[in-house]
Amino acid sequence: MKLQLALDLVDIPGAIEVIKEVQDHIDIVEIGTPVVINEGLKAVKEVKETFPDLTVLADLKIMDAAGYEVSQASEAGADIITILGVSEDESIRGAVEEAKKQGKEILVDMIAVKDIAIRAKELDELGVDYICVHTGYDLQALGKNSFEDLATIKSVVKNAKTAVAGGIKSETLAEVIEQKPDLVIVGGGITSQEDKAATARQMHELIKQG
Ligand SMILES: O=C(CO)[C@H](O)[C@H](O)COP(=O)(O)O
Repeated sequence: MKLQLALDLVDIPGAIEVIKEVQDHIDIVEIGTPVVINEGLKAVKEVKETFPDLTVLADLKIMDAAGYEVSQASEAGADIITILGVSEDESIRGAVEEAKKQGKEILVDMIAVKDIAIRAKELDELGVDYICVHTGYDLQALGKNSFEDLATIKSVVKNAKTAVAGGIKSETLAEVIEQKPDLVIVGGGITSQEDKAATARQMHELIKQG
């Protein structure tokens, strides 16, 4: 089980500053969608150049022109690139094909997918690397989480790694770990803390033990 830190509400210098604090306690750093929208793939490039040994995920949430988008993110230095599970199968195939060519991985974000079980099974057969259940900020605000959806994908996915994201905090981490996803994604649960390094270290320890 691995820990991914999601950076959403920072600019490039802000991202670099946070990563410096927590780099010893995370496995993957995510350049979040708002950062990519605000700063472009330059954010991915600068983070990868500054931390060449860290696995960098570009949360592009691709929906179309997937092969092209994956090639651009790969060129910028991303190791893992995200696509939306609601995308056409043709887009998923394009993303997987290009990622394989570049030696990168594809994480599918299941946000807004209505039938998680059916779509997860289809995506697994399309050869994606990770399938991630995700409660985005707009549904987190209504008190929702993805813990049941994680159980659903764990029961149908045979090949891909499983991941979970959306509002995970120190208090809810044990519940997540119990289900043994391959990847736990935490944003605000670390970045909103005064002592980010200590929080990341504690979470990482529990995840490594889990
Ligand atoms: O992809 C995202 C929002 O669309 C976030 O990166 C993801 O939800 C993790 O952040 P948090 O733990 O703060 O919810």
